[in-house]
Amino acid sequence: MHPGVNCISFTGGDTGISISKKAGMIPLQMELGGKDACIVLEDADLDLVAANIIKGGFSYSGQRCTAIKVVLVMESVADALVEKVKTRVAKLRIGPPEDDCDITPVVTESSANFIEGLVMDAKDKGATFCQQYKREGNLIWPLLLDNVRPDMRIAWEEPFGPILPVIRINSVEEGIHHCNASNFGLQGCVFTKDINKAMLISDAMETGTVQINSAPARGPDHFPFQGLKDSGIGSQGITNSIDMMTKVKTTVINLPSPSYSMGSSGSSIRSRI
Ligand SMILES: NC(=O)C1=CN([C@@H]2O[C@H](COP(=O)(O)OP(=O)(O)OC[C@H]3O[C@@H](n4cnc5c(N)ncnc54)[C@H](OP(=O)(O)O)[C@@H]3O)[C@@H](O)[C@H]2O)C=CC1
Ligand SMILES: O=C(O)[C@H](O)COP(=O)(O)O
Repeated sequence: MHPGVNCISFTGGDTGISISKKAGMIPLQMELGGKDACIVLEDADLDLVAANIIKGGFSYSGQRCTAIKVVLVMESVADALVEKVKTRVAKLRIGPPEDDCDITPVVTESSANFIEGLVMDAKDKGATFCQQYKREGNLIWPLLLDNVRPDMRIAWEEPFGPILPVIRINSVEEGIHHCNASNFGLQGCVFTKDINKAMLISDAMETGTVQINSAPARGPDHFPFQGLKDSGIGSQGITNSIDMMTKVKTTVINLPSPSYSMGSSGSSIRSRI
């Protein structure tokens, strides 16, 4: 580490983990990857959920740390939700950013190849393709994968592209368990009309932030923004970032006569001596 470096604030993926391993005693602020879960309960407003899945899962072609990266939906409402999302996916415009399209090429060819690897793994293991998989160069068509199971890579890995897995759950506990079994812990969201249940689920989710009835998002800059586990170290936000980049220094002036820092015990120690 260069001796001039006295603090590192980094945003990115695995690079951040390798930097943190080399950083030694340098203070760190790491905002890294995510596998943000969207937990959907039976009483959720499914139109609201579908709209948020499109916004949360497919905006910037899924290339946001805070994108929804796995949907955990109660089996009893899964068919209805998947149909609603499918209808909205069909309306997304796919093409170059110059044409103001919704889904545009992902950032690099290696990223597109990585995403394709996740899709092929899901195909081999029996996921249901809600759309036909299509790719031209780095442009990947939006794809919803239903009936994803925990043995598929897409259940755990971050595609950083327009591919969204749906895992059907039979209990809220199953959803929380999947969320917490992830290496990541950036954000998550829960959809339900029961605010008490939502708060309990939020408390149980091991993520830096939980959005209730909306897609994950960083939020305004004065909000704290942090990830747990492999998603980060520390917290961003105006005051948090200033604090992180500030060193605390204490100077104590000791007066010739007994002072507070020596405490009343100071004089009693002397008198005992
Ligand atoms: N939590 C958060 O706030 C956010 C996290 N992310 C996460 O970022 C990832 C995607 O971004 P991606 O660009 O692929 O991430 P990377 O970790 O691959 O790269 C991030 C940045 O690090 C730079 N970099 C690469 N190697 C080194 C190195 N050895 N030393 C110093 N800098 C280096 C890269 O520069 P160069 O391009 O020149 O190689 C790039 O600018 C995803 O995991 C995503 O979730 C994304 C947005 C926000
Ligand atoms: O830019 C960032 O730091 C992250 O991608 C989160 O931002 P967003 O949730 O506003 O997209």
